[in-house]
Amino acid sequence: MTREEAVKKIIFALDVKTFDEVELWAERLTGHVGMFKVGKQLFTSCGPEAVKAITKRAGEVFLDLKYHDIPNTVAMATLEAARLGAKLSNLHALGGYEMMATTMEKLHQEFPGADRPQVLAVTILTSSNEETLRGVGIELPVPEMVVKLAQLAKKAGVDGVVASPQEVELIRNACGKDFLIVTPGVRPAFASADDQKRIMTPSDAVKAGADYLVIGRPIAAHPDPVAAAKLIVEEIVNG
Ligand SMILES: O=C(O)c1cc(=O)[nH]c(=O)n1[C@@H]1O[C@H](COP(=O)(O)O)[C@@H](O)[C@H]1O
Repeated sequence: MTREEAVKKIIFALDVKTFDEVELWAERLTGHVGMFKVGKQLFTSCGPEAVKAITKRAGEVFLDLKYHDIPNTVAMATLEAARLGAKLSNLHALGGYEMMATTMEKLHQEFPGADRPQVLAVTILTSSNEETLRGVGIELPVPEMVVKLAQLAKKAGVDGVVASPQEVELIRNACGKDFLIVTPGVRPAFASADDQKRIMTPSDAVKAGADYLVIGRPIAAHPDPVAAAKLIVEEIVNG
């Protein structure tokens, strides 16, 4: 894999709260990561302007608001994310088949072209383990639950899933090569696990078949964030 291909795989989690920080990180990391993820913290503090600030700099955005609501509400929110210019947005697969299928149907109606914005279904969060699932009444083992949700998302026409790198191979086998797999819970050897429970290194995640890796704190909390991003790219290329 070339350096350019490895850079394109990295989505930087822009988990910050001000426009100044958005500008700072966009300036620092453009060319070292392929996309910026705007999540709940930044969107709650700065709103859609945060997405516009990045797209104005020609950066691509994954709008990570993990919608989970009645089908019409999720479909309408996803349309707004797409109109805003987000290349990727997401919803919770646990919202069910109708919620996902309705969303994809509306998206196809408004964006009939092949290059339409894409939607990912979050399976089981990378901060969850068996104990977390038991606590909310889910008795299936994590990998089985993840594959079940990925297959449901695929059947509903969703473009791909967000899952731990540990489940990539299982999802790939169950859902095929064209199904997007985006993996947070990525931790290079130099970083701490933080609140992530199902983790893997960047090169192992790519080797397993992940299309994109979402990485935040291993870059953001490093004393030299650009060096951290370069190390991750190097690890992927060498892996
Ligand atoms: O949808 C996500 O992006 C997501 C899903 C998931 O299962 N786990 C997960 O960590 N994320 C997001 O991915 C990012 C991971 O950040 P770091 O743990 O700092 O690398 C955070 O912004 C999370 O909100």
